[in-house]
Amino acid sequence: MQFSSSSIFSDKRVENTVVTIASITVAVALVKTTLALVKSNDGSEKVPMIPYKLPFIGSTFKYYANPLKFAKTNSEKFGSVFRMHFHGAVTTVVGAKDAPEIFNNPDLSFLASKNRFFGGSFFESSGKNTLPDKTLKDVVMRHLTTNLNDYSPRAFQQFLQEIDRQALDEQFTVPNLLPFLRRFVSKYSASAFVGLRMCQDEDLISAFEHAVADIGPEFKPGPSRVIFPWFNSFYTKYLFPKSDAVKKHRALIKKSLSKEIAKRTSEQLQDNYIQDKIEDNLDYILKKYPHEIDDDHLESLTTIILIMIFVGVHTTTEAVTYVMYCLVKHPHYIEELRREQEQVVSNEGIDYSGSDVIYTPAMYRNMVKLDSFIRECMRTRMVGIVHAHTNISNQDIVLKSGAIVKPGHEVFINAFHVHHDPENQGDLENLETFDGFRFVGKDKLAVKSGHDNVSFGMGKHACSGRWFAIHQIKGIVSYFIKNYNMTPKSEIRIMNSTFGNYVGRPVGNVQFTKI
Ligand code: HEM
Repeated sequence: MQFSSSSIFSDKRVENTVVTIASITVAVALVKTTLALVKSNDGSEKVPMIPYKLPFIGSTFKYYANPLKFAKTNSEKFGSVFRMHFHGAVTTVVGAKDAPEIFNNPDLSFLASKNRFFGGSFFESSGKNTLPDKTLKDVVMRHLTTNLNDYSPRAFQQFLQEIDRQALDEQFTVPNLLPFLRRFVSKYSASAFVGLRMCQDEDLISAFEHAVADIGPEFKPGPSRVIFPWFNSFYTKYLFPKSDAVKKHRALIKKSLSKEIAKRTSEQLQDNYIQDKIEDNLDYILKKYPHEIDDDHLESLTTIILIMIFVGVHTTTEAVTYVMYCLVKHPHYIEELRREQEQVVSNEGIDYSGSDVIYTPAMYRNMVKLDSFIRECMRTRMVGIVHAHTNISNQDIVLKSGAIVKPGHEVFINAFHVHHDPENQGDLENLETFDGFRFVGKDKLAVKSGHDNVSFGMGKHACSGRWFAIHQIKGIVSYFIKNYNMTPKSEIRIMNSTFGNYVGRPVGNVQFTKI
């Protein structure tokens, strides 16, 4: 016998049962959330609390309506530490003076917060995990970052190959830089993550390019998931892993991996195979964590590649897009950056007028003005309340401000305050003005994380891919500076501390004209 959903729900008794269960679930959830709020609002601290009117919602919607305005107003009013009702709980937010204490406390975990919000099973398959949890950090820190002298120029060549493939016109207009640049970042990253042959595999590159955009709408939480953490846990545990977009991209990655690993296995049997040479991150993982290539291992490798796409491709695409929009918004920097580049390339004995310069890490190191420009972009972009850390211990953590973080509770970083507080930024002035070269000669490189720069996090868990990310940004931006004039063809709108009240990703039409 077959049931359709309409036939089931036409039965009044079943309908009543469903309504009753749903009502009980909502009631239990409301009680749980209220208890959590009462517990978290224990009044034992002397830390100021941002007033709010609506229970459950608290300040959450007000924050998302304009993160910069919210963070700025409340930093001015309350200073470095305050409490706010955010994401369904009363939570502590710390700014400049207090942020390092959060990053350096081993019981406050960034990853636990990420797992909690996105669900431990966010990317995982149903099979057994065959790789240690530290695999990703290990490959990025111990292999990719230490071999950037090889990886960076090789990845840049893949970028150039993609430029040739696209046969860009002498003059063209891009309505939105993000998808345009995402393709380049995908090829660039794939060459390091999975190697030169796999980065010619269109199916795989499509996953690198589109996985975040396709999965994003399902993974971006709606209001109910944000203000009811219990509903978010339920969603990420039971509903999200079954999403079509996750399944589609996992399947694409797994198929490409399976074909590639079979080819590599047969190549290893040939006489001229060099055993110790590591070709790419995938090769490093296969050699460092050997395992039979069964379904569980392929699924586990697929998970690692998918996470690399999220932590590496998506973040770098957003950052390079942001930097390019800042350049177009402040075109007077372009000529000076071009002059710097010409000097740096010529000093290496390379003809700058040659068509395709291959940038190397040594050249990137000497592009100090571009480095400063990128750091200023990252600084002014940090306007929100971000980087949640969960107390993973069984005891209250009493911060030096007196704020208490209870076990299982979160503390957030006020990134606006960290990057715009004059005391925290030392000798920098006019912090709400964009000053592209303000870091030149100051030992404040874009990759240098610290109390005054948390765009890559800070401390033991700071982003281990930041050197690769900055090389990518420098390479891609340098190419366009060398070869094109870039001008706005509509208003360029950027959410940052120096331009009004726009909220959202940077947008605007950009015209590229070949030099
Ligand atoms: C501009 C681009 C990027 C930004 C803004 C960024 C930002 C971040 C942030 C904020 C964290 C958390 C740090 C903390 O817990 O304190 C992080 C962690 C991490 N990132 Fe990045 N990231 C970028 C690019 C990359 C790339 C290209 C890779 C890989 C090649 C990568 C790999 C990682 C890894 C493995 C971690 C976890 C580190 C750990 O837990 O110890 N990231 N990143």
